[in-house]
Amino acid sequence: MALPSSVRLVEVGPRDGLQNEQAFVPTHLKLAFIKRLVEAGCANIEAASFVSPRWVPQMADHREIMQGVERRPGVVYSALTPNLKGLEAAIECDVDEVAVFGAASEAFSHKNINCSIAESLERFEQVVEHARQAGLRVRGYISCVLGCPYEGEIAPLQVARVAKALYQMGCYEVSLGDTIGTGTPSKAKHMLAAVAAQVPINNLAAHCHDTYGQALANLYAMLEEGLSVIDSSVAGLGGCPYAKGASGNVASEDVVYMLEGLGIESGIDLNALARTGDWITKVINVPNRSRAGSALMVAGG
Ligand SMILES: CC(C)(COP(=O)([O-])OP(=O)([O-])OC[C@H]1O[C@@H](n2cnc3c(N)ncnc32)[C@H](O)[C@@H]1OP(=O)([O-])[O-])[C@@H](O)C(=O)NCCC(=O)NCCSC(=O)C[C@@](C)(O)CC(=O)[O-]
Repeated sequence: MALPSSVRLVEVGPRDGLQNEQAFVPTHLKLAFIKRLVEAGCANIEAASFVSPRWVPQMADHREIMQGVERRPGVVYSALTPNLKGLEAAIECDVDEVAVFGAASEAFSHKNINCSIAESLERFEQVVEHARQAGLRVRGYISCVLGCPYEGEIAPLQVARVAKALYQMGCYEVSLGDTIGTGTPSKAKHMLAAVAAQVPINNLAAHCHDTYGQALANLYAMLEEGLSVIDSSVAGLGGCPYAKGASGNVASEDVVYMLEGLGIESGIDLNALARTGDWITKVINVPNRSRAGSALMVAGG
């Protein structure tokens, strides 16, 4: 299949990128981070997570973030909402879009959201219904689509079953998470084919972590299959608190660099993105895991 002419990037740095940081990142820095991402051209920003602060302390300032973020027309500021409590709080804070997050692995589902896959889907149905009544679009995430830290291999048909359930309940897009980055290109293609047999490919997104250095290769393989929405995190920030050893998301700068080389539009200013990655990693004192971003800064930013 021909590669897409444009790709929509969902920048998950402020949420997935920061959620695992042990030292609390002050709210004003999170807000400045989001502003810089928008100035670099990011039009879909996952800004916060309305989860329990006991489970993910870094996201405890979700209300301050969603209420404090400087809105720019045309930019979608979204948040994770695992249940009705999270959804109601997010609506009060004028969120643009929400996301529910499940898993293709029973063990991961229990560790991450404290319930089985079936229970999570029942819970999400209520969230989706209420969100849609409030006029909000809902995204659905599936973790562990290419491997689980507790169960190992995950069958593509199991991923497809969960994706179909999320799509049928009204999620407009299902994001397929390689949570621990164990996927390889042929596995990614097989998994995507199984899912795309149940959910139109235009309603799917890829969310790759780069733990084994396979993320760009996996994304390229999925672009070849017609996928055109990619989640990424500037500077490769991130990791899931409930997936030990999982490193960051694929770096947004690396994705944009690859897309530019392929002649695929993303609407992002790569140099501005690289400067944002450089800035956030310096202010929170973590390594910049973007190869392209680091190279661009050496070359003069
Ligand atoms: C889902 C729950 C809440 C269930 O947690 P639970 O303990 O089963 O929930 P509960 O209903 O029994 O409530 C327990 C306490 O949490 C509170 N609570 C309950 N809900 C909320 C809420 N929404 N916001 C704030 N507080 C909440 C509730 O009020 C209560 O407080 P208490 O009375 O004990 O003081 C919990 O497991 C949780 O918060 N999990 C979040 C885990 C998480 O955020 N993981 C990271 C995001 S997923 C991810 O990173 C993967 C992804 C998406 O990026 C894709 C990939 O890479 O794979």
